[in-house]
Amino acid sequence: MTADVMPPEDASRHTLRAAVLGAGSWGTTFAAVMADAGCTVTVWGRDEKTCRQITEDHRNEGYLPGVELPAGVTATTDVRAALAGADIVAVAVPSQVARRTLEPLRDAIGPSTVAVSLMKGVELSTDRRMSEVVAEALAIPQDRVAVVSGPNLAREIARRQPTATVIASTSDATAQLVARACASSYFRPYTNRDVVGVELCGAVKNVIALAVGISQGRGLGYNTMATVITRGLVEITRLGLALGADADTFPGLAGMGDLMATCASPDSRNHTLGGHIGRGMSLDEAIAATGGTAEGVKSCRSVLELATSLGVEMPITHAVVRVLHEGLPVDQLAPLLLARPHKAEGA
Ligand SMILES: NC(=O)C1=CN([C@@H]2O[C@H](COP(=O)(O)OP(=O)(O)OC[C@H]3O[C@@H](n4cnc5c(N)ncnc54)[C@H](OP(=O)(O)O)[C@@H]3O)[C@@H](O)[C@H]2O)C=CC1
Ligand SMILES: O=C(CO)COP(=O)(O)O
Repeated sequence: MTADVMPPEDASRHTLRAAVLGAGSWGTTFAAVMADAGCTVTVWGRDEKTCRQITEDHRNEGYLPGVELPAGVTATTDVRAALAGADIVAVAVPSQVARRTLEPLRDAIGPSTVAVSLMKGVELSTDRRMSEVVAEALAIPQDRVAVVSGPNLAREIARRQPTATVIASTSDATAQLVARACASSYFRPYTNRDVVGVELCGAVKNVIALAVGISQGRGLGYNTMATVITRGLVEITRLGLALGADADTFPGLAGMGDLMATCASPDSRNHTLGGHIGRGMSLDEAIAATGGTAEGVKSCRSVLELATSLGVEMPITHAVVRVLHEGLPVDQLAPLLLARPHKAEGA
């Protein structure tokens, strides 16, 4: 297979050191993005063979087949070695294991190290957003945490296809540091102070992508897809506003942008997994057939719980929970959504 070469760009622009926790598709890709932006990057992974392949062969064939990584990316199974001297630590493990991955590392984080959540989920049992989990687990203030979210399918970015993203933080300085660490000719960050909105968009679009996948797996067409995406954005917005998010976030890159990418791309694990369910697989079969982390499978329950606690109606999310976790036959999903009482579009 021919490798897609990712040569370093202007490595002289700054000398930031970054660690990435998680050697999966997004962790490895974001490490490559930061290396291309001039950072020295060490990835932590739990698999020795993957780490050796990243460091010695500049590849991660298990997660990014055919991609050549920049020489500025190395990997180790020694998490403390990865974190040593890091200005930035980016976290790209599945959301549900983030807390237990980070808690033992409190004393390994420097006093001014900035933590970046690359994750798009909501923690089960606490209903916390990932930036909250990261800050709590590492015992650092929110102003040292940033979130990266947008239309950012790893496999496209690993091939240096252009895209933009949103870096959200309550601190402008933190957001700007992270933006500097990842800006390159193919990756354009925009900063945003609306952490709540940016994170919710990233987590809930996975649930909507599951619904789109299910409908496509049932053989339904573009009208259905557009309806689910559009009404999906309405329910994301409703929940976000109830949590104090900024209305401008939802039509932006982290909102509509990511929703479109995930609901349209065959590379999306959430979309793909939904397709398997729509075609009749059980949840376990669909998880195995998809591979990788499809965050919406678990986060749909925490999102629904959050919405219920706030009195926010999220019919698509509710229907996905019922199909995935409560045994609702998949062919009942559309009738369930369509039979709801009439309402005005803006209501
Ligand atoms: N892929 C993408 O396009 C994007 C993903 N994201 C988000 O990034 C996050 C990570 O996703 P992604 O990289 O795609 O996932 P992958 O499934 O590709 O990789 C997951 C990584 O986490 C590790 N991991 C799995 N379970 C555990 C565990 N129990 N403890 C510690 N490490 C574990 C895996 O290690 P091992 O290989 O040893 O199993 C692997 O390195 C998710 O929240 C996702 O929503 C956000 C934007 C884009
Ligand atoms: O978040 C993503 C793109 O921005 C990746 O989507 P999946 O997790 O569904 O692959």
